[in-house]
Amino acid sequence: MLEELLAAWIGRQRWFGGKGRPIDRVSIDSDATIEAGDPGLRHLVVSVWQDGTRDRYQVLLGLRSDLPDRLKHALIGVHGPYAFQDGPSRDEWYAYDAVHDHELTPWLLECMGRNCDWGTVRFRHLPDVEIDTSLRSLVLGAEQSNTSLVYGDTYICKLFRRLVPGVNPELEVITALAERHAPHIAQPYGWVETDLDGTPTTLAITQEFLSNSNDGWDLALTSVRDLYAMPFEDGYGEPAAVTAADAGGDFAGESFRLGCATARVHHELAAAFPTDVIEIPEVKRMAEGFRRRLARAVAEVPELREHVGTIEAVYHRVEELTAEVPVQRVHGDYHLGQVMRTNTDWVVLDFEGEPGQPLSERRALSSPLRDVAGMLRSFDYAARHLLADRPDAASLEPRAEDWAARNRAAFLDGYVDGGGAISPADSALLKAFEMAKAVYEVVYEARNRPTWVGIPLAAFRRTGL
Ligand SMILES: Nc1ncnc2c1ncn2[C@@H]1O[C@H](COP(=O)(O)OP(=O)(O)O)[C@@H](O)[C@H]1O
Ligand SMILES: O=P(O)(O)O[C@H]1O[C@H](CO)[C@@H](O[C@H]2O[C@H](CO)[C@@H](O)[C@H](O)[C@H]2O)[C@H](O)[C@H]1O
Repeated sequence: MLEELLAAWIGRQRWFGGKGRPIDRVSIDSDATIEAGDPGLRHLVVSVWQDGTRDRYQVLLGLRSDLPDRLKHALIGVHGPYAFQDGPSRDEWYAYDAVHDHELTPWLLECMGRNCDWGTVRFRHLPDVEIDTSLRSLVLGAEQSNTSLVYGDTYICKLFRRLVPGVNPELEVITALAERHAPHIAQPYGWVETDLDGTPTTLAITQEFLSNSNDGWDLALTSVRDLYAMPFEDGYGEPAAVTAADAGGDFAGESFRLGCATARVHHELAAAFPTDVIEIPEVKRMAEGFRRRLARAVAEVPELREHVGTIEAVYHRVEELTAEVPVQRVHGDYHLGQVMRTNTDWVVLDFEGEPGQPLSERRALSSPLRDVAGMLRSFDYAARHLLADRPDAASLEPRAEDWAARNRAAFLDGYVDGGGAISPADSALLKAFEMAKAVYEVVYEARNRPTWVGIPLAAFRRTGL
């Protein structure tokens, strides 16, 4: 039975979120035929039942009477008799993960281009865009919780694997910004949706693929690497006073431009979506929210406990704020891995908010300082990540400090230059957001990359982060 094949296969997939817990069963919630042929393509929404819990995933199911070698790695299993409506019928089909089949994946573009409805699955394109359906796809190497297909060097189609009911904030934001012809975003082309529990739910988004570009994290690390490679002595055997400004790969110009781009994106978000202000009594209550998250984090990662005093002191200053706080839609999980440097510009990706948070929280209005704080933390990460495992880490510490300080300052200068508002009165809130982000990172690293947990933890040991 197909359900049994899926149950044996899904637990081994990189994007499967319930690893480590046995799968009791898989059931098929919806099954839409997109192409009735050989190869054939079906879209499935499946429920995975584990220990009384249920999670939903989407699967693009390919069916072939004969499976070529290039698709063997994608095999789900041998499917019994199946007859496509108005299509081929066979006693035995090879069922496989169709994202890897470049003969089938053009159907996704084709259907978006034609605004098709197949069963409960709706394919849509944005008004005034032409979709080139002739391009061949490849699955992007860095497959994580989603699967991204790159078509030629033109489109990237991100398929959300684990489904939660609701419109994905990324789709909501980039379509609204594209409508305004906002700069610094990747042009959206189309999307796929269905209804889950009666709620329109995003299944996939297709947008411009930024070819010939690098993400900010890789670029920043190149700069840090260059700084750390500079000799400790000058040509006369004297200690060399190396600063981040001297490094050939100085990043401060890019950090400044990234700050400008960030301010511009915030400006566009404020124009495209409603804005509000948090009045003073509510501002005081923001500290309670920070504290609740801290308490949950300490319960999960006990190493945080020794830093609670430092963190609380920063949160306490939020209670003393005397000005209301403007709020708007923000990125929500802003860091160097979410920005790409193209030949001409910085582009911001992934307006999805923090993974793992409920949709309502990811869409909630917040202070743009939260994004600013996220990026400031990222400069700290970039500087410190390369210190791990180095025997000379202690002697490089001043360079790390200097690199982070230089790029953080350049980013802030760029943000203000680009029209972003940061007043001296904002410093307490900015620090609190930085603390809150570092607390989030400790939990994120403890769960996902335990060897990295020292990076955010070290932030609490330095005064003022
Ligand atoms: N529009 C795009 N153009 C080029 N590369 C992209 C684009 N969108 C994403 N990527 C690449 O895919 C990586 C992961 O994308 P992302 O959407 O941020 O996935 P995740 O949500 O899993 O972090 C990015 O770091 C980037 O390298
Ligand atoms: O990109 P995602 O939406 O999946 O964000 C999550 O993963 C990020 C790591 O990939 C994590 O970011 C943290 O590590 C980055 C370096 O890998 C660093 O640049 C960020 O500053 C740091 O927060 C992010 O927090 C998490 O939500």
